[in-house]
Amino acid sequence: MKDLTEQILQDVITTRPQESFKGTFGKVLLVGGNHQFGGAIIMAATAAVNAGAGLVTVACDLVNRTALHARLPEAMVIDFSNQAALLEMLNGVDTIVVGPGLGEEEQSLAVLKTVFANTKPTQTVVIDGSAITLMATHQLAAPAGHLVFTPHQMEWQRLSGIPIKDQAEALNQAAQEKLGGTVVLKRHHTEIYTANGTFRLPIGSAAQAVGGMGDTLAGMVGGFCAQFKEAGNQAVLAAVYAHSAIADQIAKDQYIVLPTQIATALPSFMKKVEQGPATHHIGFLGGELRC
Ligand SMILES: NC(=O)C1=CN([C@@H]2O[C@H](COP(=O)(O)OP(=O)(O)OC[C@H]3O[C@@H](n4cnc5c(N)ncnc54)[C@H](O)[C@@H]3O)[C@@H](O)[C@H]2O)[C@@H](O)CC1
Ligand SMILES: Nc1ncnc2c1ncn2[C@@H]1O[C@H](COP(=O)(O)OP(=O)(O)O)[C@@H](O)[C@H]1O
Ligand SMILES: [Mg+2]
Repeated sequence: MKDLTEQILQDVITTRPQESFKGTFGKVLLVGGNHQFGGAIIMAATAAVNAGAGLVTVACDLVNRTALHARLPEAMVIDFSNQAALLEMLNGVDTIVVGPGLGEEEQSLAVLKTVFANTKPTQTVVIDGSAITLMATHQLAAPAGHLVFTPHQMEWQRLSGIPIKDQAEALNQAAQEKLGGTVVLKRHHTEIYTANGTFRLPIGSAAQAVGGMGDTLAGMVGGFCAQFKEAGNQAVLAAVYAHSAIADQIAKDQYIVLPTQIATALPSFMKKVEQGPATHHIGFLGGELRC
């Protein structure tokens, strides 16, 4: 298992081409946020927008629409129960993030089945939270696409069948190969299982043990995959690294880190990475972040 380093940020977060428009940086659809867990999809969508996705749409329970728009007017909203609208959106985006706050009710399952039946091999599909649990409980086949699973240890136990205490590298790697996607196994020192090797996140802390931290990561992964398409899996690794690098910086002054603070800090963090090794030298991870 190889430790990730700051270098992954430099490799992935490059200067934007000036000859561009919002479409250049990817369209993301986030599906989740039932009547109970609206906050989860709001956090994920905020992270996707702040990570630089060109155009972001949320498919959720419409009870969350006003709250979402009040927090994030950059995002568009559709009703996740409106089959026609959901199909149209699924057809038109580059990246789909499904699961944050989706819930495990009948309606949640119906929405997930629609998503899984209508993704395309060219799309990136980030499968998080309730979507992983539903997939495991209802034995749903994986959808088409470049798949990125982002389970915490219990979700990974449900999906892979490997009890938390037995989640070691060899077993996890075998389960990842069977699943066929990238697996971001979230824990203290998150592990990322890919077709091209296994990586360990050497940073991050218990200050991140706050509800919504994983929802924020899922949105960041979606945003990075949409924007840095050519980077492929490297974009996933960079999102995982940036998420905890920002958290570590905030945790210097705070006992806990709010997930929303990570999203707020993202644009200035990414600018510092873009400015490169000079800033890097004096420690861009130690510099000031706006959050
Ligand atoms: N503000 C919101 O709307 C929030 C909504 N959330 C959503 O709530 C849904 C359920 O997700 P949860 O993860 O809360 O519930 P889950 O039931 O999927 O997982 C929590 C259970 O797993 C156990 N567990 C064992 N190891 C764990 C680990 N390393 N990390 C986390 N749990 C571990 C816990 O003890 C607990 O029993 C998801 O859709 C999620 O996106 C949560 O993200 C919390 C915040
Ligand atoms: N003790 C810890 N050390 C480092 N990272 C942690 C710790 N606790 C939680 N995290 C991180 O916080 C996130 C939690 O994800 P998840 O459980 O899915 O949260 P939620 O579903 O509430 O948004 C993961 O990225 C995980 O690595
Ligand atoms: Mg989660």
